[in-house]
Amino acid sequence: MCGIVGIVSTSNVNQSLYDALTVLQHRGQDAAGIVTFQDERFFLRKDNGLVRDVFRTRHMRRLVGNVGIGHVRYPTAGSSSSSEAQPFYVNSPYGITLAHNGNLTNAEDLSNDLFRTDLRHINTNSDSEVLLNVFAHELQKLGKLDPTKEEIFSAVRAVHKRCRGAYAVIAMITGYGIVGFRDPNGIRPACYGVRKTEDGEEYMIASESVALSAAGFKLVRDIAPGEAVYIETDGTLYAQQCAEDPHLYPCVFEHVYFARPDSIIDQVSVYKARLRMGETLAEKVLRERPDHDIDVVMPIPDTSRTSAMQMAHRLGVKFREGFIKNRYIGRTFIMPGQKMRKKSVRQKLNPIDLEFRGKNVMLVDDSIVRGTTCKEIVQMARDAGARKVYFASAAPPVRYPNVYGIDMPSVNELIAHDRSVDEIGQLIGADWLLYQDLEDLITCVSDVNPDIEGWECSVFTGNYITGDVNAAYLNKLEAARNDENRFQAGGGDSSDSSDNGIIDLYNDED
Ligand SMILES: O=P(O)(O)OC[C@H]1O[C@H](OP(=O)(O)OP(=O)(O)O)[C@H](O)[C@@H]1O
Ligand SMILES: NC(=O)CC[C@H](N)C(=O)O
Ligand SMILES: [Mg+2]
Repeated sequence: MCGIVGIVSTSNVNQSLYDALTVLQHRGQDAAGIVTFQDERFFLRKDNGLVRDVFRTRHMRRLVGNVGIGHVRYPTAGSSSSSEAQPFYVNSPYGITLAHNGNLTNAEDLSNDLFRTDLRHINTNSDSEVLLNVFAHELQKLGKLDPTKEEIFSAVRAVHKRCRGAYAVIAMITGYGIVGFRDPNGIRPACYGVRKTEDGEEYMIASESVALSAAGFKLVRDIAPGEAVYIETDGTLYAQQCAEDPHLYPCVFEHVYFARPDSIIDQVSVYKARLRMGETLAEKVLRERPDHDIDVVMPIPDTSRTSAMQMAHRLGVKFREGFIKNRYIGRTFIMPGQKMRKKSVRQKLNPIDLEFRGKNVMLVDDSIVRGTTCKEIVQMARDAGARKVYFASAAPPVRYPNVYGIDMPSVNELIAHDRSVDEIGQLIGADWLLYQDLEDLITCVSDVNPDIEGWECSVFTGNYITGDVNAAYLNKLEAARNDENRFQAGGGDSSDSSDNGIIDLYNDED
């Protein structure tokens, strides 16, 4: 799940982009990039690493200009090489750069078409480079020296016709402005906001509303599925629906795990959704074991805090912080490679023994995916002296791969795949394992926005709403991206493949 941002400002935009990326860091820890333009030239800095490590003062000084876009990356295609960090650049037409959150499900076909029919060369395995070239080709076809808003919207219309899968995109066209758009199902989030200054109005497009509010922008609204919002360099904004048959099916996993709780996505407050998830979990406890013997409810920090708190409240039992999170370790689920993820759980979470001794503890996590976290945590709770260790997941069992921008490519890596809840409970060593029901999860995020027709829930159901995901595609994805093959291919992990980028087209430089 990457984070994207674009700003049209009345003064230098570099610091606001940097700040926004820092606020979106939870969406991608692998690489970060910013591109700005001034006097018809782009200025780009991108590399592997966290925002604070990628941009030094010397880079920031050179990122000049009032318009720019930025990206934090969590790869779902290609490798973790710095050459696949975003934004991507293409020189023709006009000079376009692009930042993408999501995943195209027909990237391979598109890549072939781009080469054979459109005579374009793709230099990486990133689906985002493909997306940029489709957009560029469609704009070029119109053959205009000065593109108008109609031409830009028409190119987005053509992107919707050719691309399948999930994409929230911000592209910057040299000398003209930035355009943000969402796929026709609105799977990945994007919104925009305005900031009033003495010199005029400034606009920001971003993955999550928290990036806007943190920088003093007021949320105007979400970009609708299929819609494009084009902001010219002078701050004039145009919006147009560019899809023939748009429907809003946002990704429910944003509310479970990805988004920050202080964001509002498609009018739904992530925080409120997580509170409700805690409540429905508590109700399930009361349904299944009305005479339960839970002494204390504990979150597995960070994301499950909100749900665990509300679950304890609803059950009327103590809420305690039994695990303390090392604030210098990032999110473990979005780390590349199982070895690194496993090691990080222990580095990240440490128990306070006295909260466990002799107690029946209910540990709450937002989700169980590979089971890396819960296996370690249950053992840690036992070692700390817990009498019984119960475990609750605020999401239903994750049984199917994700193809829309979450890196869960391989069914065999999912602990719940082909296993019953009892089997999973035994595997993680819990005395009782409880999962949220899917209907309850849907209730937690519904009733706010009538435009939401349904939710993208494929990791729980195996139903892929774009209708183009078949067994052959999933097998290919699994073969290319399961942990083992990815690392054998040599391009998978930014932590151990620091050489990958330096002979690519994009050469890293300090
Ligand atoms: O079953 P697993 O494969 O371990 O994945 C699920 C865990 O990973 C995530 O935590 P993460 O550390 O990424 O982020 P957080 O600090 O926001 O909870 C999520 O919140 C679960 O704790
Ligand atoms: N998580 C994402 O949104 C990834 C974007 C894109 N598919 C990449 O791998 O860079
Ligand atoms: Mg977690």
